Amino acid sequence: MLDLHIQNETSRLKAVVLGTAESIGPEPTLEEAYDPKSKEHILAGTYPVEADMVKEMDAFNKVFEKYNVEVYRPKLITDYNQIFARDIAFVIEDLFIKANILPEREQELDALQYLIDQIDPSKVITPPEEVHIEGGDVMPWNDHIFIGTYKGSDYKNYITARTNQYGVDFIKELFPNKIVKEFDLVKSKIEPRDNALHLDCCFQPIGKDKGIIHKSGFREEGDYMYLVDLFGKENLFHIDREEMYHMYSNVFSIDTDVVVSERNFTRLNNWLRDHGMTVEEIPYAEISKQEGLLRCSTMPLIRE
Ligand SMILES: NC(=O)NCCC[C@H](N)C(=O)O
Repeated sequence: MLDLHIQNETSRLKAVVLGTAESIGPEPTLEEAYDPKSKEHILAGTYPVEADMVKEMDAFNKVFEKYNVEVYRPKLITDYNQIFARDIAFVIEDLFIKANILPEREQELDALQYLIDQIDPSKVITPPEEVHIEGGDVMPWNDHIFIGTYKGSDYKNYITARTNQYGVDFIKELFPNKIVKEFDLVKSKIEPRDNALHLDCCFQPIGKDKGIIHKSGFREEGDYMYLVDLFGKENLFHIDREEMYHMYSNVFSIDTDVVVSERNFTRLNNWLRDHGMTVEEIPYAEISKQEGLLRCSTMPLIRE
């Protein structure tokens, strides 16, 4: 039996699912792509190739090996994108909660059935159909659970809006003792610089009391201010529009003082080191072209 345990985003990681770029299949057409950054690269002729992305994920895996983290990989589905393990399910406390993901990505969860079979079935939760929720929008943070959503009445027109109010309410009911705080995120189907695809594309906690944040990722200033009040302005590393586009907020914590980051994120990596953290720098710029980065590629199962 696999005993899951996740209370927050940064405690020492023991076991994780890491997605895979193997057998990713042919480059999607513009119509098949489901995020604006992938579309941008398809149009520019710079969409990433499998071999480069496999290398980047191998580098990530090596960091996990270095820190003795147990790594699970999805079973390969032929010609299918399985990089972003984060979104297909998520763990809070000892529960494995299946996401209700974009139909285009539905098969990704089948590849983890071998892992789900190792979890006590009473701990595996399947939300009802009206619930839309993806793991990139969900962040347990001790007494809080942060959730990214989109509250616009045009929700159904946005393929980039992945978590709805039913999703937020579902988590509130499942965890009545937690403070569930939802954040209304900016969405664009055509401009990745104005699209917070998931909460982890514009915010993520780091260390014990810090965070990375892009103010304009939030539709409501009050939501941004909630985080400023909770963390303290001096503890938040503010990123600009271009840095959000490069996905600076999507690094990944192995511990409160160990962060895996992209090697070109110089301004962020220096700030992390200045705050006493070890930064494991790896190349991840090719995967970034699909509007996801390090946090998006992982699904933590056990943290201390
Ligand atoms: N948590 C995340 O932000 N995941 C990235 C998912 C990117 C993928 N291209 C998608 O649109 O679903």
